[in-house]
Amino acid sequence: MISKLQIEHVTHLFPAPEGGDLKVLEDVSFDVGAGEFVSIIGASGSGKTTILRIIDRLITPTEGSIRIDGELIVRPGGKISFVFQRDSLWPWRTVLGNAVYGLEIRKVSRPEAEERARYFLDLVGLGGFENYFPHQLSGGMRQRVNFARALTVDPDILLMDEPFASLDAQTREIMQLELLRIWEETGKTVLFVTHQIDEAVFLADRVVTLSARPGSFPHRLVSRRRL
Ligand SMILES: Nc1ncnc2c1ncn2[C@@H]1O[C@H](COP(=O)(O)OP(=O)(O)OP(=O)(O)O)[C@@H](O)[C@H]1O
Repeated sequence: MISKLQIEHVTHLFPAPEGGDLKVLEDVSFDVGAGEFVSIIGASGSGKTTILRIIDRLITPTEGSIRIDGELIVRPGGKISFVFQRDSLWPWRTVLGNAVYGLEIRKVSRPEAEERARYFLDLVGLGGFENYFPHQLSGGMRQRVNFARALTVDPDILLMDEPFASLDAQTREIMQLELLRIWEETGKTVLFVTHQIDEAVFLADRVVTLSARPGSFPHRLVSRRRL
């Protein structure tokens, strides 16, 4: 397996409100192969979101390092897109306006940005909804826009933090299947955080379990999905 992403001996402490430090992660190391779909499961508070934020360099770890394609990552952006637990769309922008955002900040010309955004909106099943505003969409549709926005910048790695947690069971199932279809079509490397073991096992090539805080990886539950 060629490593796309390497998490090496990551330990993280946050300052605790009552003083001192809270150790959230302890010596976490794992690799994710190119094109692999890996799920992370773990109890609430075990540091799942923190590890994604460290990988995206929204947080600098107290110790340890992150490599992509063997290169040390020291600042955010570049090859990674983050899909958050709750949709983070701007209410005053249309679906298309939201989907082009990542390209806008990368200074891609408007016509090219719109063309790419339309392509990914189609891919997530939202062709025809470009001019809708977020409040005119269902929760599942808003998460699709979120997902399209993450894909438009053509990331190598998608970090997904419980992206379907707020959806009802039926929409969640549909979105899981859509995610697998899109993953198979695009070949992205996916790191997917969830509370739910069944979701993790269904989606992923491999599932890693994070122990209760401080999160570490004592067990490695391996699931070989591919139905
Ligand atoms: N900015 C911060 N400052 C201080 N403590 C923080 C900060 N962010 C997270 N924490 C603490 O770190 C621990 C892990 O948080 P994190 O959000 O990574 O957990 P999680 O496994 O994603 O939880 P959940 O499944 O509930 O979303 C928690 O105890 C939380 O209170």
